[in-house]
Amino acid sequence: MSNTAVNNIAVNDTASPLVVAIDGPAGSGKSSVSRATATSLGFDYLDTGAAYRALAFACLARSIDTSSPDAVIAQLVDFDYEIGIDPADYFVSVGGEDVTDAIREPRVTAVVSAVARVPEVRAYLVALFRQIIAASAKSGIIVEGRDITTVVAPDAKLRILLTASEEARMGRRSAEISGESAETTAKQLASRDAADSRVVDFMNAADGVITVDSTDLDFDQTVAAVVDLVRVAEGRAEIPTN
Ligand SMILES: Nc1ncnc2c1ncn2[C@@H]1O[C@H](COP(=O)(O)OP(=O)(O)OP(=O)(O)O)[C@@H](O)[C@H]1O
Ligand SMILES: Nc1ccn([C@@H]2O[C@H](COP(=O)(O)O)[C@@H](O)[C@H]2O)c(=O)n1
Repeated sequence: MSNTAVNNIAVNDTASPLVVAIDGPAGSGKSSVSRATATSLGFDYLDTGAAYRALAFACLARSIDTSSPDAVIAQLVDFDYEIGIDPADYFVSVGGEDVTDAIREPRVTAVVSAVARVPEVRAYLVALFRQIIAASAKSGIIVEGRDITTVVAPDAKLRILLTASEEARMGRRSAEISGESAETTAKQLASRDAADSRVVDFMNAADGVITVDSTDLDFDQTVAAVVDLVRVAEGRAEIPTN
C-alpha cells in the first residue's frame, strides 16, 4: 500500500487508522502542526485545503470563471488530483503536474473560497477525503481543514479545534510571506475567514471537540500539546492537567 492518495484509491485491508481531526481558522497552524505531529507519531497526514486549492488552480489554468458554480462543478469530471499523505513526502499534483507550491500563490488563495462554497464541490471532496482516510495504511492519520471535526470525520477518535488570536495568526502569516505588507496579509486572512465561515463554523468548537489555543505556545509546544492528546486518545496517557 503506498502512501499516495489518488482519485482511484486502493483498498486498505489493514485495520482502520486512528483518525485525528483538526479544524481551525487560517494561519492557526493546522498544516504545519498536523504535519509535524504526524511525523512525530508515524501517522499519515491529509491536508484537505490542498484539494480545494488544487481545484481552484485547475479552474484558473483553464480560465474558468470561479464565481460560476456550474462552471466549477463541470471541472470535477476530469479533476485529476493526487496528494502525498506521507508527511515526509508531501506533494500535490493536478493532471500529473506538480502544483505543491503553485496552489499557495495569492491568485489561487484569492479564489479558493468561491470554489469551496459550492455544495457539489464539497460533497465530491468530502467523499474523496473519506476514501483517502480509509485507505491509510498507517496506525493513524491526522486530517486538517475546516469541516473535518463536524462533516468529514465527526466520529474521529480525537477532534481538535486549533486556534490562536487573530493578532498571533496574522503575525505568523506575515512573517512567512515576503513582498506583501503586514496590513495586506492581515486583510486577506480576515476576509478569507469571513467568507469560509459562511459555509462552515470553524471558529467555535462543536460538542466533544477539544480546543487547543496556541496563542501563547511556540510551535514545538503546540505540537507537544497535540501529541499528548493523541496519546490520551490511544489510551497510552492520562488527560493532561495543564
Ligand atoms: N504555535 C506556533 N507558534 C509560532 N508559529 C506557529 C505556531 N503554529 C504555527 N506557526 C506558524 O504559523 C504559520 C501558519 O501556520 P500554517 O500554515 O500551518 O497555518 P494553517 O492553519 O494551515 O493556515 P491556512 O489555513 O491559511 O493554510 C506557519 O509559518 C507556522 O510555522
Ligand atoms: N476542510 C476544508 C479545507 C479547506 N477549505 C477551503 O480551502 C481553502 C484553503 O484551505 P487552506 O487550509 O489550505 O488554507 C480555505 O480557505 C477554504 O475555503 C474548506 O472549505 N474546507
